[in-house]
Order: sequence, then structure tokens, then C-alpha cells
Amino acid sequence: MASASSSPHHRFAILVAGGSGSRMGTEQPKQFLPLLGEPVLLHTLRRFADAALGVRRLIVVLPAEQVATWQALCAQHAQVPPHELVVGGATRWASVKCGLVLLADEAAGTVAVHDGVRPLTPNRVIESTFEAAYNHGAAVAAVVPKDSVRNLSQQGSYALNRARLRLVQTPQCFEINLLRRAYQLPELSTFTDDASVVEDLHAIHIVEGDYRNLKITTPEDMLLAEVLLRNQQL
Ligand SMILES: Nc1ccn([C@@H]2O[C@H](COP(=O)(O)OP(=O)(O)OP(=O)(O)O)[C@@H](O)[C@H]2O)c(=O)n1
Ligand SMILES: C[C@](O)(CO)[C@H](O)COP(=O)(O)O
Repeated sequence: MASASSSPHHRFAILVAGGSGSRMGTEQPKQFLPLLGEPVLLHTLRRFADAALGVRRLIVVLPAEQVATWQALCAQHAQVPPHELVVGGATRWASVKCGLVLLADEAAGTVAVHDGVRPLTPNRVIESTFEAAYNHGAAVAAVVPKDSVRNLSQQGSYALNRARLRLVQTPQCFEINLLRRAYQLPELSTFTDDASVVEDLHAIHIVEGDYRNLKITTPEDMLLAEVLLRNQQL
């Protein structure tokens, strides 16, 4: 049943934290590792709970076997923002789909999908991605590559024009019914993010991301995140 009170102005967020963190190589999945004394995922949750953003519902997607871990961590820390929990799936795509199930009663609004392991996203990036999705239907944060880029070919490799390339981050924000329709289509192996799921249905608007908005993936990212958190006003 669709909620009678839903409005196009309403904002929702799905924080996907259902992965195992194989590239990090730690026993505990990276979303629960301590970063300046608080779990990575709690930092991410706090970013989206910022009252100025006006996010009405925060959905956190977790691996089934880590729900108790997260609940224990929440009990150990003060002022954990209110959020709803759902168990994810075998891939990021499946986890987003699980998050969307909790929003099934929302008839209208904009939903942000964000990696639970991006704890440094500046408020400006979240706000501008929500705003662009409200105006254009679909928007993702992205940055210009800093390095030169080469494409591998049968003959070796060739240079790409990096001015025409973007490195895509999250949040990725969508009109909620568009995102729902896209996630009803079958999963493809080419899906690496939500924009790749939606793009056959709707053009993707690109918003200026931020180089500090790193995705914690491998061990050195934890060191970088710590330094950035200590020194930056996000
Ligand atoms: N089945 C999955 C896989 C990934 N994710 C989430 O999607 C985000 C981006 O994925 P990635 O960095 O690849 O995380 P992992 O899959 O955990 O890492 P790895 O690929 O190294 O195993 C993470 O917040 C991760 O928890 C998820 O919710 N459900
Ligand atoms: C969604 C994402 O963070 C955008 O850059 C990225 O595609 C996730 O990729 P991963 O291989 O699952 O880390």
C-alpha cells in the first residue's frame, strides 16, 4: 500500500553495507572497522542523518550474519541516528533491491543510494545530488580522473581523453519510481552501480563529486580516511 503522505519533496537514503570486504582482507568486514573510534558505517550514517539534508528514512542494508555485530556496535556508541535495518543479497545490486523493499509504501520522493563504506562524503555533495535528481530524475556524483588513462587493446593500449571521463562515486540519487522500475529488470554482470542499472530507462545527470569522498576498499584507504577525517571540515 502506497503511503498517502508521500511527497516528491521527500528524501530517503539506502546505505548499502551488505558486502564482505574481500579486497580489504580483514576478518571483520570493512564497514565495521573502527575509524577514529567509530565504525566506518556509523560515520556514513551520521553524514546522511545531518538534519539540514532532511532525509526522512535511512535504510541500512547488512549481511545476514552481521546484523548482531552492527546492533552490538550501535549499543556501544552514543547518539546513533535512527535507521531501519534490512538484510542484503549476494551482490550490491541485490542489496539495493532489498533496501528498496522497505520503501515499497513510499509513492513519491527521491532516494539516494550510497555505499556504507564512503564515510567522508561532504554535505554539499549529498545535497547537490539530491537536488539534481529532484530536477532531472537521476543524478550521480563524479570527479575528473587525476591520472592519465589508457584503454587496453589487442595491439597493446591507447590513450583516452580524460577530459571526457568521470570517476563515479556515490551518492547516486533517483526519483523513487524510476529506481524501482530499473531494479525490476534482470541483473546484468555489467552493473557496477545504480547509474548502470537506470541508464537504459533515463539519462544520468552528473554532479560534481569530491576527491575526499573515497570508497574504503583496500587497507591504505583506512589510513587516508583517518587523515582526512582528522583534518577536514566536510
Ligand atoms: N552483496 C553486497 C556487496 C556489496 N555491498 C556494498 O556495496 C558497497 C560497495 O561495494 P564494495 O566496496 O565492493 O564492497 P565489498 O563487496 O564489501 O568489497 P569487496 O568487493 O572487496 O569484497 C559497500 O558498501 C558494500 O558493503 C552490498 O551492500 N552488498
Ligand atoms: C558504486 C560505486 O562505488 C561507484 O563508484 C562502485 O561502482 C562500487 O564498485 P565495487 O566494485 O562494488 O566496489
